[in-house]
Amino acid sequence: MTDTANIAKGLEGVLFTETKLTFINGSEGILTHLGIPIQEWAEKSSFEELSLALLDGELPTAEELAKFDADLKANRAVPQALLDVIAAMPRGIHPMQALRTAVSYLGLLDAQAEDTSEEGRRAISIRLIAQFATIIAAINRAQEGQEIIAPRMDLTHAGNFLYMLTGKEPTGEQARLFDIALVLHADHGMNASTFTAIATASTLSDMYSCMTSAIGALKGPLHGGANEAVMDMLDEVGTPDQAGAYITRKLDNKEKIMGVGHRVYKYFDPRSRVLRDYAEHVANKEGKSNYYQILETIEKIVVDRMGAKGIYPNVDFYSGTVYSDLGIKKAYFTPIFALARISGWCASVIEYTRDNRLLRPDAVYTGKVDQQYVPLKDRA
Ligand SMILES: CC(=O)SCCNC(=O)CCNC(=O)[C@H](O)C(C)(C)COP(=O)(O)OP(=O)(O)OC[C@H]1O[C@@H](n2cnc3c(N)ncnc32)[C@H](O)[C@@H]1OP(=O)(O)O
Ligand SMILES: O=C([O-])CC(=O)C(=O)O
Repeated sequence: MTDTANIAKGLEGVLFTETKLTFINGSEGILTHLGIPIQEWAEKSSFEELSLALLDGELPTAEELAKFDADLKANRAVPQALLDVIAAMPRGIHPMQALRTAVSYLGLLDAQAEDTSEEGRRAISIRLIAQFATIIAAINRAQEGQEIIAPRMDLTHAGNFLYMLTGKEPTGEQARLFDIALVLHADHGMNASTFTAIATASTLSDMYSCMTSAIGALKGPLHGGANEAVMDMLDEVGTPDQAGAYITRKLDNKEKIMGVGHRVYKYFDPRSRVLRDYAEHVANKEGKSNYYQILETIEKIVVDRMGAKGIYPNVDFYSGTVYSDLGIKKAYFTPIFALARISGWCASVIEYTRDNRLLRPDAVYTGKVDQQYVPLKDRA
């Protein structure tokens, strides 16, 4: 007899570890890191500071932050051998495929890659946080047939990334807006990609294997890939006057709307509120873009019709319009998610492996029993 009644499909609500990093209250739309609300991190902090706070589990002193910032800068450049691989990648691939391969290859070039001590994992984390920016920008340049741009040491992590991506130094406002987007995406509890990183780490595998696994998990449209899928949806809608009919038709047909719904949030994802405010700020300053107007209409209809079911905009709903206003192409939205989430992945792996236990859930067997092996020649 098999008992399928107790299966937690999708591991929903299953508790498998403790964490001191991130807390989420899904019914009220609350998110905190180290007990501090995400809105405060976004308003008062920086990606560099949040990354260090996550790695160390506490707010850094000014001296610790200055050292971390200097370490990140010192690690911005990647080996030429990796840039050669990026330049030789086939054109037209998705940048998430390229990122997955590049991070795996970077592991081959790191003599300390197999160091799974806590100090080793932390040192690799600093390199990875710094180098994800250089790698993603290099992929973009190579795929566009443009020269790869070397990092600058006088810019923030966010500002330097935009510079390496576009070749132009961003304005202070652009760099700060992008920094806020990175802060908002840096960590989010036991989401699918962090869980994947931890599952790999739980076998005592190395950081590059953990991060390569996590990139693969983030890529899918039910997770990090949704920000690009939202943009596909906006392009499909076309003009704001089409938005109402488009979304009503989708909901009537019980089709999924990208960028809404969440496993944990049954109310507004607080990150989507911060991003909406920035998207609105840009819209008011520079005139409402089609994208922003379409999202406004979709949000209203989804909340009216699906709010009672707990379906609200998630972080991926507005992020793409913000990136698009910064001149970034939609294929790079999910790599940008990875650029931010690398901090949460690394911090979570370090936290979990301090008291490691192999992750190995179970399944209820519902297949045949008492069968005999039939030789190939006797099979129908
Ligand atoms: C950074 C992130 O990863 S945030 C999430 C990004 N992903 C997306 O935006 C993709 C769109 N959203 C989804 O696919 C889902 O909401 C998920 C995968 C994120 C979470 O889904 P789950 O927790 O597994 O919820 P589940 O799929 O069981 O849905 C529950 C109900 O809500 C409905 N629902 C959930 N999401 C949506 C949606 N996006 N559009 C329409 N209906 C939805 C389901 O159809 C289901 O309805 P039913 O009870 O009538 O069958
Ligand atoms: O927590 C989740 O399941 C998905 C999410 O919002 C994130 O990873 O940022």
